[in-house]
Amino acid sequence: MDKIEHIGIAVKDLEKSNQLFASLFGEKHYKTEEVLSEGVKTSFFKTGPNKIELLQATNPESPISKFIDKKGEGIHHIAFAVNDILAEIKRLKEEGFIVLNEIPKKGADNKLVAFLHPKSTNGVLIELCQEIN
Ligand SMILES: CC[C@@H](C(=O)O)C(=O)SCCNC(=O)CCNC(=O)[C@H](O)C(C)(C)COP(=O)(O)OP(=O)(O)OC[C@H]1O[C@@H](n2cnc3c(N)ncnc32)[C@H](O)[C@@H]1OP(=O)(O)O
Ligand SMILES: [Co+2]
Repeated sequence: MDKIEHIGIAVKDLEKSNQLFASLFGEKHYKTEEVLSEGVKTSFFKTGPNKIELLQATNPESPISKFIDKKGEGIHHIAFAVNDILAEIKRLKEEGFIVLNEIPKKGADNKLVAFLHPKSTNGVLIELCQEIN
């Protein structure tokens, strides 16, 4: 597993949060993208070498809706860059982690993604991200 690729933050209102985080970072988001399979609209910010992903739910079944209903807005997941997502999934399964999708799916920002259940990672939802060439 490589560097932190992004930190995902669940928000109720993407437009308002875009303004809030632009004030915080002193720079606007550089892209927005809807990911239908996850029921989310996202926006991305750069802060130095780091990347922050804001996520707003687009339907009540979205993981972001459920998360906000239970825990409120806030840090939703930490994503790590990997070179070979299939090899990482295999390794992590063998280590006993619960992989939520063994077949990587298309995420935002040109990535293949897979998730580890927070039950198996001390309550933190982990995303693996492989750049699509
Ligand atoms: C934009 C695409 C992509 C990218 O490219 O970056 C993304 O980031 S998409 C992000 C949204 N997608 C996902 O989160 C997919 C993976 N998540 C899931 O499959 C589910 O959310 C889940 C983790 C399996 C939970 O789903 P479910 O069991 O249906 O929800 P519950 O509400 O019943 O929660 C069960 C249990 O888990 C706790 N939980 C849920 N989400 C989180 C979280 N993000 N961090 C920590 N804990 C979480 C929840 O509180 C429940 O705990 P208990 O109440 O103690 O049982
Ligand atoms: Co993410």
